[in-house]
Amino acid sequence: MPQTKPRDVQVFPVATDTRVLRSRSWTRLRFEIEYALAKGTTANSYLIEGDKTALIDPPGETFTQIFLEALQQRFDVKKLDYVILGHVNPNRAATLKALLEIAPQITFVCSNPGAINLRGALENLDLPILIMRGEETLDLGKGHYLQFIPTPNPRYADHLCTYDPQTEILYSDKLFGAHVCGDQVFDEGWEVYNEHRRYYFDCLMAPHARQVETALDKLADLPVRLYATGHGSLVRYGLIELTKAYRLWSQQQTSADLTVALIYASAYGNTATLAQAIARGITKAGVAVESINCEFTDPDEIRAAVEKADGFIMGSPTLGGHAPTPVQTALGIVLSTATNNQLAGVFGSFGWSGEAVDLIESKLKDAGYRFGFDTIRVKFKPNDVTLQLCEEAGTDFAQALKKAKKVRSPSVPATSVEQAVGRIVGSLCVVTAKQDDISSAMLASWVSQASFSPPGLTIAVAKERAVESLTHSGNKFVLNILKDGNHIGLMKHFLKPFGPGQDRFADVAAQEAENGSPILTDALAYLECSVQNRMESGDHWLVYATVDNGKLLDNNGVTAVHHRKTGTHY
Ligand SMILES: Cc1cc2nc3c(=O)[nH]c(=O)nc-3n(C[C@H](O)[C@H](O)[C@H](O)COP(=O)(O)O)c2cc1C
Repeated sequence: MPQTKPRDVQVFPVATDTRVLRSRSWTRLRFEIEYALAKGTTANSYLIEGDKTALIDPPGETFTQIFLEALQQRFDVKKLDYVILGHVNPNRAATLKALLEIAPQITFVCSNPGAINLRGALENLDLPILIMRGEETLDLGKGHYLQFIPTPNPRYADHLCTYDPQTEILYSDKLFGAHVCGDQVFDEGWEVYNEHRRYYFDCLMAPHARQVETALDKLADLPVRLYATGHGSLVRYGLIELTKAYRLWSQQQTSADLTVALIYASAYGNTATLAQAIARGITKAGVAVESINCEFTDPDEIRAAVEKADGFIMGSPTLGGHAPTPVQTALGIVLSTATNNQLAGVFGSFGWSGEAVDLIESKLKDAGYRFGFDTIRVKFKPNDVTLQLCEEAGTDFAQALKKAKKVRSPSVPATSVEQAVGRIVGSLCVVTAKQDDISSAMLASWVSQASFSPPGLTIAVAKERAVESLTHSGNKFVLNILKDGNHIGLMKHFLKPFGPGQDRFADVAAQEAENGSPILTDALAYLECSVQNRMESGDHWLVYATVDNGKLLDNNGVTAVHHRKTGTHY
């Protein structure tokens, strides 16, 4: 079982004078939406040995010791000249301090915002730092004449890519990564990573797609043969396809009809984690997010984003009984800029009193804005349950916007083609899923057997469904096939709107399947399933799952079948 493997560091040569050191965590790292696929991750560092040596992106503190051991075995760390940082994560401070103890001569290399963060993280204002603004280069000798490309975004304002023309490697840090842990250093057979790479993009990149497009433009002219990513397998075989996909996925965001400005600040990362989950919920419903960390964003930019958005959501921690000053400034901008037909939302993490969220909520309510979800208050760090609530609140917000914008068109009779498509019938079923503390369900009729051996089926899940997040490869669920005659009650129950985080199984007769998901006791039959893979099919995911177990609960019943007038509705 991979989950029980201990953390380790995998070292591998990747090009002339160049090695990767992959610090591997096999289990889910943190309660952050980007790790929800629970496939572990790798923190990739790189060592380039020219006449001078450079270490790129050493890992966080849980790896400090084993990383340094792995490094020492291959290289005399005392001779290290440079440490290059694609972004500065305070979590790396322990490793950086340990490196400095062994090699006090190290010069750091990072972007200008990175230098500010680094001096703070290492509590040393005199740290030798080479600041890379875009024009500067660093010659390590032996042809490793490094170039640097600042690629900032609201989440990583200090993000910096490094390019080595000698090896044609782009050290892309957060760009092009995936949170998946394994033995594969490169991405041969890269299509197996499609789902992870897409999910990683959706969580980390989609909320700042505009900045991703700018980064892609800046990188477009470099002849690159390998993306040396910060996480997951290195991108060699699927490089062209992934680059094209990043362009396409970003364009889908920047050209969306509706946009939400998601404005927040976060001193310790908790409010930022909530923001990411809300953003994920919005983008999965097909509405774009312009993510704004107001600590690093100029007031004019905030104003412009609010002006062009269809809705805005504000998030803040409470510090010393107040909202941080950048949030107060942003609130002033919002109040003077947003019109009353823009939808509003408020969220934040707090410790004990939570005045910041109360203040923002009351000011927005007094100003007459309508809210797209009930204000979200989370004590300290979010967990799985609060993240699910945030994601569902984001989706509700997006759906409310879509509903408000929908121009009521006179009802047009269904075309002959639509009526014909409507003659495809499916069994009425309820998909139920429970993983740890989170659960969800959905009524499904686009269900079909797909294989005999192994027994398998497909279910089409709309991208914006809450249960979608529980139907990734490796996830388990139960397909409850409803019985003709008693299906109406269950159908009505699962069709009604549920609030964010609301328990869909309250007042429903259910028992637990072997895979942990609820079996509806009034169903005709049930199947316990494991998701094998899924295919993007327009506005749905087509989920292919194999059947592990199942039972007919009523020998005499027949399957409830859903007859439709047109193929444009379920
Ligand atoms: C210096 C400091 C002051 C704080 N003051 C308050 C406070 O007055 N009221 C409160 O509810 N929480 C307070 N907290 C707790 C934070 O709001 C809480 O840690 C929150 O998760 C921080 O969110 P963030 O990670 O997004 O910055 C304080 C925390 C610190 C470190």
